[in-house]
Amino acid sequence: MTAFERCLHVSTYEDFKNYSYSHICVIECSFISIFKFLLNICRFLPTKNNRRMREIYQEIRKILREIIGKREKAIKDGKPNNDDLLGLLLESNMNESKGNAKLGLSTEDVIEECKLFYFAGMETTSVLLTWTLIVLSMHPEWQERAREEVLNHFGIAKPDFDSLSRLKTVTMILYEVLRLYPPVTLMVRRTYKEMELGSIRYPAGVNLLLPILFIHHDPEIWGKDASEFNPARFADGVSNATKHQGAFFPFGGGPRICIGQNFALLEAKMALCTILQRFSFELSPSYTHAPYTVITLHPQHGAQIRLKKL
Ligand code: HEM
Repeated sequence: MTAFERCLHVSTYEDFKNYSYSHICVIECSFISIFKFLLNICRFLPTKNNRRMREIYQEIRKILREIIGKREKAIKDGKPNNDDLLGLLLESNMNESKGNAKLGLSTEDVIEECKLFYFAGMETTSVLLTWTLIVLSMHPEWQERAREEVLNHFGIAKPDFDSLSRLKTVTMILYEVLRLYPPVTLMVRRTYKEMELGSIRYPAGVNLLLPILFIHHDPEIWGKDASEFNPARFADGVSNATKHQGAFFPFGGGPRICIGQNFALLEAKMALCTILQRFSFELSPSYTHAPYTVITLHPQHGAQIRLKKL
């Protein structure tokens, strides 16, 4: 999580602490609120949860506005910090707009970008890593194979970017985890004009639900062992894992495909390698396998894992 936040825009520990805490709170409150909305309870009533959500919403905007203000001042003072996403965004925006506020992104736009990247990128990657540790605890033979590969490549040294992309077994494992436990379980698309899909004609404005989780588990697509953990199915890459092209889409697809997919895989590989280099792990007897969805797919009762130093 810290790595992700550092790459995005949180430069100091204090910023990180306040921002991270507020974000988690607003996400939790949002979930409660979304479900209430679905149950036809109006989100705009002055309920305790709605009031708290609005407070946190304002708090996040205040924190972000301060971070952005500091960064803009630093750029104006000739001390830009462009080794993270926010720095790059602000610098390119200032160059584009050349002081004309009507051109480029407004501060509100930048705040929304920060929120989107944080929400889209933090939770998803964290649950991917969580499921990977759970599944590798359930399948010690794959854990051992992954460790062997990592130790062969890096020993106990820090993994480097180029070698991470050459890890075959680790990549197969992450794909298989993304197939069985996709952090985002469904996507929605809306027809913007009348169109034919397959043999069905849809008018404009129809919402189509793409159930990633169900498609990833469909035995007609993946074979009889569809619900089993078998990273070997990805041995020849994603396109050869099944003859149904497009059936593996944990990051969505088309023009709006996840912009952070490479970053997420890199981050997950880095974290997994670091753990495999130092620890072996197994499930604690208190672990109960219960995947459930609250926007992302979580282990309902947590992931109790016992780490043993190597
Ligand atoms: C395992 C990790 C991740 C998963 C499974 C995931 C999955 C997804 C999915 C399914 C979508 C919707 C794509 C579509 O509509 O076709 C999406 C969109 C998006 N993701 Fe990710 N994501 C992950 C990590 C990240 C990270 C690390 C970032 C940022 C660094 C990120 C940023 C975004 C953004 C900004 C969008 C919206 C793109 C748009 O609408 O144009 N994601 N992601």
